[in-house]
Amino acid sequence: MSDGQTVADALRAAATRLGATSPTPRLDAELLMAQALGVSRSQMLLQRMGEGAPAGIDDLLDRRAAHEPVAYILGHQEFYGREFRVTRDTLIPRSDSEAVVEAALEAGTGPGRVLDMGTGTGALLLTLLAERGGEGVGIDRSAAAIAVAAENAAAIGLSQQVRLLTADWTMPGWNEGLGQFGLVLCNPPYVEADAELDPDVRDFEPASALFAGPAGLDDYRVIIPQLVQLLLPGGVAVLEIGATQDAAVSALARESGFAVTLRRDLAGRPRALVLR
Ligand SMILES: C[S@@+](CC[C@H](N)C(=O)[O-])C[C@H]1O[C@@H](n2cnc3c(N)ncnc32)[C@H](O)[C@@H]1O
Repeated sequence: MSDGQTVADALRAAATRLGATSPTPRLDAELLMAQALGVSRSQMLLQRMGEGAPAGIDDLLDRRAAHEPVAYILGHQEFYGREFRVTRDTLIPRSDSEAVVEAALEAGTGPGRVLDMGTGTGALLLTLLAERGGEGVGIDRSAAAIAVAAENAAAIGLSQQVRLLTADWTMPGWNEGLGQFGLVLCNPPYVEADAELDPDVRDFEPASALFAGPAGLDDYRVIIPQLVQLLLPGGVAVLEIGATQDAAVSALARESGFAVTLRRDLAGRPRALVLR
């Protein structure tokens, strides 16, 4: 605790410090300060401003200044209005991916089971089931990610509605015994192998959740032909895509016999494809 310093002073100093590495220094400083105080951000802003900087804040700021994402420091990230536990084994759910959930909710495939391929924290599957009911299966090749998804399912009260399995869609027979689904969601790795990423992403998020060959299309090439057998007649798949991948992924989907609709995110960028 710094002598004579209020939380407001400490916040200003922290935001200045993070200005060099973070695009959102004030927000990051508030979240980390609240974590160090053991209160919510709004409680801190309303009630704790007279206190000094809390013990432990310097360690948290050091981590953020070294580009570690706030979500990994806090251990959670909000997605579609719910908190999801995240670890270095899981991609941090992005607000961009809410377009996948929106598209799936609008697709209206009824109560048929849902499959989420590459579930990570379970954010897409668990949000969809929390919003519309039903049951689902989430798979990921990372057993550590599946363990995090199971924690999230329990926290949201959906453990009985989901099966979470370690499986790799590049392995023959990975879906044996899983049956068919009314809806398949997938936010696969889609970053080009030589893409220049922000250090927050490049140095901290799992490479296996990001990269998919020279054009970022390797996983779509494997997944899309499999959808033909994974979907029930009349079923729908919603795939997240990179902002420049609309034409290439749509072409792959048409080759497999699907009709394709593009979904844009709130900023107007291509973000998801709906395959029927
Ligand atoms: C882009 S992340 C998406 C995570 C989560 N669905 C989300 O939207 O936040 C891709 C996920 O696919 C998983 N994955 C990558 N290759 C896979 C494969 N061959 N089989 C199964 N899962 C895979 C990664 O471990 C990672 O969790």
